[in-house]
Amino acid sequence: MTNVLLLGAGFTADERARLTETFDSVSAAQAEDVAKIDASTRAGIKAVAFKGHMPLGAAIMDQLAGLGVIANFGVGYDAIDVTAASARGIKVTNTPDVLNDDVADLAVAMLLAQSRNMIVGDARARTGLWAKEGELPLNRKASGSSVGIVGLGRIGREIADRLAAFKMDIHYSSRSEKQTPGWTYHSDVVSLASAVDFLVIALVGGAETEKHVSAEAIAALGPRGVVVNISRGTTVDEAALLDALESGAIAGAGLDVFMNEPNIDPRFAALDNVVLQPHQGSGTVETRTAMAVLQHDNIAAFLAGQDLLTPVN
Ligand SMILES: O=CC(=O)O
Repeated sequence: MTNVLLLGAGFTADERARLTETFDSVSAAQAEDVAKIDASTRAGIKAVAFKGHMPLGAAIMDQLAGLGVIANFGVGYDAIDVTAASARGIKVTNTPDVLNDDVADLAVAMLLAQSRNMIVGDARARTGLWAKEGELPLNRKASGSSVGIVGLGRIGREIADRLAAFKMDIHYSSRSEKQTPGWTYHSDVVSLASAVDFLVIALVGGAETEKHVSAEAIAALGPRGVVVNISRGTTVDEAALLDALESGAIAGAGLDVFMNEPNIDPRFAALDNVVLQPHQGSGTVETRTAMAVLQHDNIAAFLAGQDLLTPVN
């Protein structure tokens, strides 16, 4: 009997096959497609394999009377209304840890690309501008500078460890001070931003962290400042960030996440002081495979009545 719903348009063929080869499943690309599944099939669904960032709230849960688990593909589960799930006795799982290295790698890559002006440099080498205009204007030294990590969770920690190897002076803000000798704790993000040149955002998403990196924090970063965001577009005041990038109030940004993905604000494309990525922090073959396995295994554990591997609630 069909008992798993694949919800979301973004599953790759391999990810889909991993689920459909084990489970008797049905698919819905969009939220509104759930209602189109016939009622008796819907009543049998015990698990949702979810991939994407569409809101998954009470309205969908209430169409699936037998639902017991939502297994999210991704560490961030801000799209899922966990409170509504808990109130209905529905478990939520995510895919933590397996993606920490890749997301941290991309944060460092964007920081370096931005400080060394690599996007503009690439265009100069590629287009013949090098022969016409000569060398690139001198750019910024990254090694040995100061960095502020906003959110020293699992991913923030990986980023800080990498940047420490670049001889950077590590500052961070977090809910609480950590045991990290030599690193400087700031209890608020404005103080953190005013102490550093690079500000790397590694927060969880959701209402609690909305616009945590405020207009005031961006202003405090100053004209040498670079923002790197690999968390969620919601964690930064995006309008204030765009204003600061356009006016030169900060030097630049490296961004993997935005408001309104994938239709991002066109003002970003007009800037030459940013490196932009299409939310691909965990997007390697190795890590996406590990995430797919973890999502699959959480569902298998639930259906077998075993403990979930990576529960959220
Ligand atoms: O954004 C990606 C994730 O939350 O895993």
